[in-house]
Amino acid sequence: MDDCSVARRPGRGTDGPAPEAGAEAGAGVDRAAAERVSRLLSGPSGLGTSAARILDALRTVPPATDAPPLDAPMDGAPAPAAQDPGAPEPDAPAPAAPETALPVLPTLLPSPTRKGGHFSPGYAERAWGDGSFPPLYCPLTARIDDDLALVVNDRLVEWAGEVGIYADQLGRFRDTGFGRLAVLAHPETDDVDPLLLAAKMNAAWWACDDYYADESDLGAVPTELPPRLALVMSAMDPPPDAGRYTAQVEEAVRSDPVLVALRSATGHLKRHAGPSQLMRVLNTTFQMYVSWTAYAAWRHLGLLPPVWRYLAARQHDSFYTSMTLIDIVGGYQLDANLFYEPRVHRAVMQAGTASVIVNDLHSVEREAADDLPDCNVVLLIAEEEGCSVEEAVRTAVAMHNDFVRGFEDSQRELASVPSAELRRFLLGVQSWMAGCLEWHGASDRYK
Ligand SMILES: CC(C)=CCC/C(C)=C(/C)COP(=O)(O)OP(=O)(O)O
Repeated sequence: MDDCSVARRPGRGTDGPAPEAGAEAGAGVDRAAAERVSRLLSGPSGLGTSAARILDALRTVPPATDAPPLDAPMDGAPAPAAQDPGAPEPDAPAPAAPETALPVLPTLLPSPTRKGGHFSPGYAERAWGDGSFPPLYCPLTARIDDDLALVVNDRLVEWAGEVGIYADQLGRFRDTGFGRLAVLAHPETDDVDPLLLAAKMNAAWWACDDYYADESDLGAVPTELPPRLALVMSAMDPPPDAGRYTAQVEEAVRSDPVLVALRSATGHLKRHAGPSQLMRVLNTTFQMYVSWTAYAAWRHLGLLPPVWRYLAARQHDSFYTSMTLIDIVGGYQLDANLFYEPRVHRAVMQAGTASVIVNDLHSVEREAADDLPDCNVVLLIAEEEGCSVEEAVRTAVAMHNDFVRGFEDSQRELASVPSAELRRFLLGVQSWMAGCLEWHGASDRYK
């Protein structure tokens, strides 16, 4: 574990990522891509062939920075903030229409009271915290509907009472507002049931994190974490019947509110998700747990990991997990081969990492306060650089902004892929980042 000791190392650069090879290919590439897509879409048809053609297009179209706009205006709304890959470009030539017309998504101005739908209010530098730190470059929040949030949150608290999580602190749980997070992060729908699904899944993930990983007061013990997480997998994805041994597993699941919550939320998920969507959520959850075991080892041994090592773990323990719900909550399906296509995967990882840095920025005090302090990127940077927490916050903000700009570039690049579901999904990811920042700034959890 030598590499876990804190070693002084040069500061992270804050410049944006180097441009992709071929990124300057521009509009010519788009035209070529549109022609290719048109050809592909007019080829043979049949089950699975359209997803295969889209993947083929993805494989062969080089990245382009001037990809067609993600959305086109449908209601004559003026163009939103610059640099928004979701924004219409007034002078841009209309992209060549493929034989099969793709539905366009409206780009609308931000409206805090807007009802559910697909819209991009754009990206901006957003003040956060007490406003004394540099702003976070982040998408704007597409919908703030606190009446709907109240309905979802009330239903969530009722459910928490049934499954037994946070039993002696339901008031605090209510004020945390995971229901509000779901409504902010999923502006695609006003439908309470899928929003409640997102609220339950996130609350159950967080309960698992609080009870098993982070909060000593709630019984989190580093050495107990790995076997507990192994049981979570069986609660969410029951293995084939092993007779009386399975009966013992079921008894253990019933007796632990965290497991009951995860089992129940997964049951709700199964009502909305297709098989590949379900397994995407489950496998991402289990993948995230590998990082949790790393943190547990560091806590147990009293070691602080170097920043690079923490970040490498945190990038697999991020709101990427929450983002796996986007199409499920939205009521459509992003094909598994598109979800896992490397450039799409990287884009969602960029967004998940940015959002989880937002979490670390808001929870510095909370995490420093535990008897066994949790890893936090700000605290680790301060330790490693020997700098003040304020300086470390600035470094983390710069890192966040690089990830968001990286996502924005990826979103622009992927806009030329002929898949309405993909554009919709990436818009959902954009919305998730926005809602996440909005929520962290208001939730009682971080006060
Ligand atoms: C919602 C979800 C996937 C939660 C699991 C872990 C995660 C991505 C977190 C944000 C939890 O991280 P952390 O423990 O730092 O969060 P808090 O500061 O305790 O809210």
